[in-house]
Order: sequence, then structure tokens, then C-alpha cells
Amino acid sequence: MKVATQVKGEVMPIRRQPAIKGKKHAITDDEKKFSAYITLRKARADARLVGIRAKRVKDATENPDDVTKIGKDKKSKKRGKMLGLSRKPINRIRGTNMLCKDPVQVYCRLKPMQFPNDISCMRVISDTTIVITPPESAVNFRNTSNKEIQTTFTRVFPPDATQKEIFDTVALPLVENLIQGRNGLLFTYGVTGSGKTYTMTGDSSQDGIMPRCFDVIFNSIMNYQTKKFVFKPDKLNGFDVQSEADAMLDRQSEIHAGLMSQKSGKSGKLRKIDSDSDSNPVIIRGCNEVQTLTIDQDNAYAVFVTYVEIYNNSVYDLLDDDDVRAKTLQSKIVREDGNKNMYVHAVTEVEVKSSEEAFEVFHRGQRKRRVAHTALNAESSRSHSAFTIRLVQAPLDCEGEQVIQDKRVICISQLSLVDLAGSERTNRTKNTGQRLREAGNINNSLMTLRSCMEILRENQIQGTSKMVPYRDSKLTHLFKNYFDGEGQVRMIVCVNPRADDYDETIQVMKFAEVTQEVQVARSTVTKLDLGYTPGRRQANKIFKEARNRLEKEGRVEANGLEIDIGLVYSLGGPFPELEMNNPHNDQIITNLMHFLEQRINKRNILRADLQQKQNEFRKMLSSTEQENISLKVENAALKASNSQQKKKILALEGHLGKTEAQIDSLICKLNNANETIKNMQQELKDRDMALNQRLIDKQRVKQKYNTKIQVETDKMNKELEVKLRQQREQLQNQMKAQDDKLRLVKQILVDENDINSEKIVSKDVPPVTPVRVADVTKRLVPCTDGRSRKDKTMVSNPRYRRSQSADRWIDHRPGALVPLGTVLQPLMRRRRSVNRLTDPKEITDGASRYCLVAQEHDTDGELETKLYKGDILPTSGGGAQVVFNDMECLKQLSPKARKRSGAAEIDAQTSLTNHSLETHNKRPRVIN
Ligand SMILES: Nc1ncnc2c1ncn2[C@@H]1O[C@H](COP(=O)(O)OP(=O)(O)OP(=O)(O)O)[C@@H](O)[C@H]1O
Repeated sequence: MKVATQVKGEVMPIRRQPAIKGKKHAITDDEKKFSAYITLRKARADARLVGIRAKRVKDATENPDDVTKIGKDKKSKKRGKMLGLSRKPINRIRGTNMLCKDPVQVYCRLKPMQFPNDISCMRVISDTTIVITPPESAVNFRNTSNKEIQTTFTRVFPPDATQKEIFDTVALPLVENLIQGRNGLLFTYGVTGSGKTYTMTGDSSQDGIMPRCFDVIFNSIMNYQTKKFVFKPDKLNGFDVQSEADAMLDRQSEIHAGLMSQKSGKSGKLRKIDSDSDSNPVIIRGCNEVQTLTIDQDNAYAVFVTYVEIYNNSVYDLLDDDDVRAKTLQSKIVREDGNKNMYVHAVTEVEVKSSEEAFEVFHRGQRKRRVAHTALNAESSRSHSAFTIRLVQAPLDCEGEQVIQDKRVICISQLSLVDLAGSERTNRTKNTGQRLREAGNINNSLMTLRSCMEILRENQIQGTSKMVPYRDSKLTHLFKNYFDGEGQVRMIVCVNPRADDYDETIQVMKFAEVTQEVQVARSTVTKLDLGYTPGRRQANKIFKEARNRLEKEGRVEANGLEIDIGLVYSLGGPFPELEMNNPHNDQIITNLMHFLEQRINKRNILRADLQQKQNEFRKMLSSTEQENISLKVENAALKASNSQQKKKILALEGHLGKTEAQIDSLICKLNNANETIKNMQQELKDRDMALNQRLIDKQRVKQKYNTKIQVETDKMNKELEVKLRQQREQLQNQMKAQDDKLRLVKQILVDENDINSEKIVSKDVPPVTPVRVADVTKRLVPCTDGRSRKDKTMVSNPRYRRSQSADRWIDHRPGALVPLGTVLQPLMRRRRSVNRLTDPKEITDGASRYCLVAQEHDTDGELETKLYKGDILPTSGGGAQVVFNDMECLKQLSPKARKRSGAAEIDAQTSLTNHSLETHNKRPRVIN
């Protein structure tokens, strides 16, 4: 593991702007401070390292037995160089505790016997010890004089040990270390077919160590992962922190590339290639691990994996897609990075976000791994494989929002899971050709590993400084820094307890024994403290939730809310190294002074801040108190008004009850009234119907009677017409008779006139000229010839034959009449005079005759008095009708007019007579 910067326990509230990739930005004061701070801390760490190394020399002098601690330092002394400073250890800054070393922990797993007839040469006698009994078939059976060999391990897993048991005991602590920022190496070692791959990977029913590691890691960091490409490999075994925008661009280009490859059918091709080399069966996951480890929630995490194999002493990248296209894997070189860590140059490092994704990536590489059928294992690994999980973590900024955009604060830890190829004896595997060459390379690399362990152990135990031949094999070269530097190394020795494997198993046991004695420096992780508030991620989350809730409630103040996680009250980290080994070492005093100065400054700042906060708090408290008092007053007023309101409500409720009762009774009445109305309406309808029926009946009767009346009327009319015709005929006959008579009278008159013409001419007697012949007959003509009226022949008028004394007359004179001064008056003995006819009763009341008297001037200006006479006939409707049947005209002529008229007068008289006659012929007018 490497930590670029080690800053220990210091409070430094710095707000940093996120760096934008590819754009230079002005260095802020905060950044300057931060850089200066980092430099200072580095200097202090170096100083501390010097102190520690000085202490180590002192310890070694006091304890000469502790050769492991002093071995290197002795050599360095000989070289006359400064203690421990000639060669920088890996993770130099973090490796301050070089004195703490742990032996490589070696576990032993026994494979279950495959066949019941197989003879076992091993016994497990305790959790940590097995006893190996040499079988007769063993090569050195005689030499060993049948001695049992007892071997002790950190833990022995019997054949019935489960995969989970092994994971929990061996791998889980390494995963824990990984999350805490420490490196780890776990490898399986053993004879071919002893169960190394099974232990490391597992099979479809039983997950091995690797998938379980994924589960635990992702269970722990699942909600604290960065988005993809926020951390990006810098190709030098380190990582860059990208801004969110850059990371998003990378994500987009990845999606685009995926789409393009799908379009061009590359993926199909890839799958085909994969399936070509699908000699490994697809491993389906068994049940998942549910364990979760505690993590620092204020960090953001990302997991990267690499998968390489060492085949025939060459390193190949199993995740390299380009190689798949080329169909041949290109070997990679092993390099050392700036922190003396070994890494495979240009290896494909895949960022994975879930256990499934990681396992899928592993499986992708696994398909490319070289596996072959041998006499001892159907799927024998022909290469060493190293699957490396790198966990990158970096603290969040002070607001708990984003990862700090500074490469120096990144902490990278890695766990390498190495499945070594099994050692094998060619006489047993019967390998030839390529398999034989593979076996030779496998054995060589394992031999190198073994000799490295041996020399390391020797160096550590005996204090020698023999060169460890890491470079002799790619396997040891790649994992060099685990043994040479810091980290935890664990090995599982897989053993097949069959007697056939005895000779090789003994070699494995010897290697295990050596390895157990090798010490590896325990890495100490100093947590980077930038002075940000612990729990800021959680605080940020809670703050955002609260703000969202306010926004949902529509509160405007939510917009202006800014996250303020606040300042941590801490005076800083622990005191620097105070131990003085040299009286002239002023550096320690200078450091201490500087440290104290900073503390004092910090304390002053914190005091001022505290004071300010106290003041603010007091103010807030007093305003809250005031608010409280006013609220109390308000509360009391509200209570009073509340009780009043309650009373009102009670009264209103009572009123409401009464009103409701009234309403109920009214509704009841209304219903009754409605019922009555309905009944009455029904009755009305019935009556209407009856009335209508009656009207219809009446109408029918009326129609019937009308028809009858019409018939009767027609009948009567016809009868009347007949009668009328008869009367007319009668009348005409009478008229004829009268005409005859008149002619006779005329004749007589003419004769008389002739006789008296002379007398008449001599006397100037004003004549009274009858207007009509009828009148002439009626009036009393002056008896000029001396004869009495009785002597004269009377003008015949049949109407006057009626008994006129019996008639009752209505004498109707509508206007004022000019007095005539004549003696000629109509003969109406019984009469009633009226000016206006307003009431029909006036003519129905016993009267039988009607006479209308009217005056007018004729064309000569002479006054004419006309009497229209008629019979009053009662009508069937109770009224009366007047049938005019006579008209008399009384005309007064002046003498002049008479002269003027002369002969015309006679004509007029004649015409008047005619006219009178015609009048009688006229249809009578009826006045109702
Ligand atoms: N503990 C075990 N329980 C059940 N089966 C096991 C166990 N160990 C190994 N096996 C089985 O033994 C066979 C060989 O195991 P594996 O391939 O893991 O051996 P190996 O050590 O990896 O061999 P090589 O070095 O040749 O690759 C496999 O079929 C595996 O399932």
C-alpha cells in the first residue's frame, strides 16, 4: 500500500476548490497553506523516521538476540551510511513502524480422499499440527527410518473444513486490512491437484476465497463508492482524482465505445473467441457472503482489479481485450513504481462496482488462463495466476459532498490472491513436450520462491544480508515488496494426504516451514486527518434530506440553505518525537517549538471561535427567551379566546340541535303537504279528465243539436221561402189589381182635371203634394172640388187594413226634428217615443211596430221627413228584430219650387210612387 501523504492528527479546516482537469487554476491561499502543511508534515515524518531508526540501533545494542531487527542496520553501519536512510522502504511515509514484524502465516488444508481405497499418510493431531507418516512407497523410506514428521501451522484445516471456514480464518482479516488501507498477499501452494484452485476460486456449489472477498468488500463499501472514473489509473501504479465532469465524460465514452463495439459485432467476436478457449467450465456463484466490515464513512471508495498469469516465466494480462483480438497474449514487464512497489506495466485495471461485476471480470480472465489436462489433474493450472484487488479511497471534502481533488490524499491498498501452479514430478504426471516445459518452468519459479524464502529467513534470523534472488523469477519479482517491505502475507498449503503424494508433500511441508519463519513488516496506517468534521457524509445526507423536505413543503428558506458542517475542536495530532539521542539535535527542539506555536495559535483561534459562538448562543438564548415570553402571553390570550370560543360553540351546538329538530318537523310537514298536493293534483287531474269528457260530450250534443237546428232552419227557411213566394205571388196579384185600380183612378183624375182645369188655374191655392202615391191615398187632400172626403175614392193600401188601434208603436226620433207645422201626422195611437235605442227591451217590451223618423234635405234643398216603419218580431234568442216594410215621406214644397218643377213634379210623384212600391219589394232590413 502506498499513501502519498501522511498527515497525522492535525486539524486543518481547509476548503478546497475541486481541480478541473486540464485547466490551470490560480492557486488559492488555502492550497498554498495545504502544500506548506504537507511539506511540513513530510519533514516531520522524516525526522521521526530518523528518530525511530536511532531507537532501533539502541534497542539492538541492548538486545543482541533480536537479530531480525538489527540485521540490515548492521550492514548499513558497515557501509558507513546513515542508518536505514540509504534505501527507502516502500510506503516510506507510512512505514514508520519497521520494528513490528509478523511471520508469514501458513495454513494447511487437507484435501478429502478421492477414493476409499486411497491410503492417507497424514493425521491431524490438533488445530495446528499434522503428523506425516512416510509410506513404504516413499523414495527415502529406508533413510528416514520410518520416522513420523510432525508439522505445525498457524492452523490446520481437516479434509471436512468448509470453504467459509477457510475464508473466515484466512482471508477475512486480509480483507479487513485492505479496507483499513493495508496490503495483503494470500497464495495457495501445493502439489498439483491438491486443491489450490478449489480453495482460491471454489466451484459452482462452493465459493472459494476470491468471490467471498468480493462480497465482503462490496457489502462494506457499497453505499460509499465513487462514481466510475472518479479515480483513474495513472498508468504508473497510482491513481488520479478526476473531477465529476471528467469522470462523466469518461463514462460516456465508455458507453459509446460499448455501443460501437456492439454495432461492429466486436462483442460477438469476443464471445466467440472466449468460447473457443472455453476449456474452463463457467463458474456459477454459490451463496453470497453477507458479512460487512466497518469502514470510514467519510471516505469514498473504488475497487479496481487486475488479473495476470505467469506462464513460462512471462507475465500476461488476462484482462487485455486487445490481446484477445490478437489471439495471442503479449507478455508484460514488471516494474517498480516511485514508492518501490512492483507492478505489471500497462496491465488492464478494471474498475468494478459490484461483487458480480468483479466476479465476471475474474471469470473473463479465467477463461484465458492456461489450464491443461494432466495425469494428476483434469484441469491443471499451467501457470501462476495473480488476481489483485486494489481499493482506492480518499476523504470527502469538508462538506461531505465530493472527493477531495488531490492525488496526495488518496490511499491505495491491495490484496493479491495468487493461485500458484502445482509442483509436479514428471515421472508421475507423465508430461512431455509443452506440458513438460511448463512443468519445468513451474517448478523453477517455485524453487526460486523457496530459495527467496530461505535467504530471507536466513537474513532475518542470522542477520546476513544475502541478496534475495527475487529477480530470478517473475513470480518472486512481482511479489518482492510484500516480503521486502510491508504487508501481511498468508499462505495456504494445500495437501493431498494420499500416500502417493508423500514425497512431494514432504517438500511442500519443508517450504511451508521455511516460509513460516519469514517475517514481514506490519504496515501501520496513519489516518489522514485534514481536520474535517467526522461524520460529514452522514451530516450532508441528513442536511440534504431536511432541505428536500423543506422544499417539498414549499418553504422558501430551503433555497438559501447552505451546508455548514462546522469546525472540529481539536488542538491537533500527537506531539512530535521528543526523544533526544544527541545533545546537538536541535531539530527536535525546533520541531517541538514549531508544533507548540501552532498549538497556541490553534488554541487562540479556537478560543476566539468559542467566544464568538458563546456570544451568538447567548444572543440566541435571550431572543429565544423573549420569544418564549411573548409566546406565553400569546398562548394565555389564545387560551382565553379558546374557552370563549368553546362556550360559543356549545351554545351554537344547542341552537343547532333545536334548529335541526325544527327542520326535521318542518321536513315532516313538508312531506305531508307534498303528499296532500300530490293527492290533490291527482284529484284535479281526474276532475279535469271528467270535465273534459263532459265538455266533449257537450260538444257532441251541441254538434248534434246544431245539425238538427241547421236542418230545422233549412227546413223553415225553405217553408218561409215557399210562403214568401206565395205571399209575393199574392202580393204581385194584389199589386196588379191595385195597378189596375190606380190606372182607373188615374183615368178618373185625368178626366176631373180636364173638367176643372180652368178653376185650378185661376185660384192660387198652395198645393200639398203627396210624396208618394200611397201618401196621397192617406192624406186628406183639400177638397177643392167641394166634395167630401168620403165621396172620394180612397187610395188603397193593404197595410192599413190592419187594426191600427191594437198596435203599440216605438216612435224613434234620433235627432231634434224641424217642426213642420203640418196637420199631417202619422197615426200611432199607442206609442212610446224614444231618442235612442240602447236596450233591446225597449223594443221587445210589448211593442209590435217600430217607426224611425228622419229629416233631410233633398237635392232642391226642400225639407223631407221620412218615416221608416216596420214590424217588431221577437227572436228565438229573447231579442227582437224589426222588419221594415213601409216608408212614408212627407215633403213640403215652396210655391216657387212647384212652379219651377211643373210637369216634372208629376213624374216625381210617379217615380216616388214607383219607388214606394219598390220599397215594399225590397228585402226587409232587420235590426236586432
Ligand atoms: N477440499 C476439497 N474438497 C473437495 N474437492 C476438492 C478439494 N480440493 C480439491 N478438490 C478437487 O480436486 C480437484 C483438483 O483440484 P484443483 O484443481 O483445485 O487442484 P490444484 O491444486 O489447483 O491443481 P493444479 O496445481 O494442477 O492446478 C478438483 O476437481 C477439485 O474440485
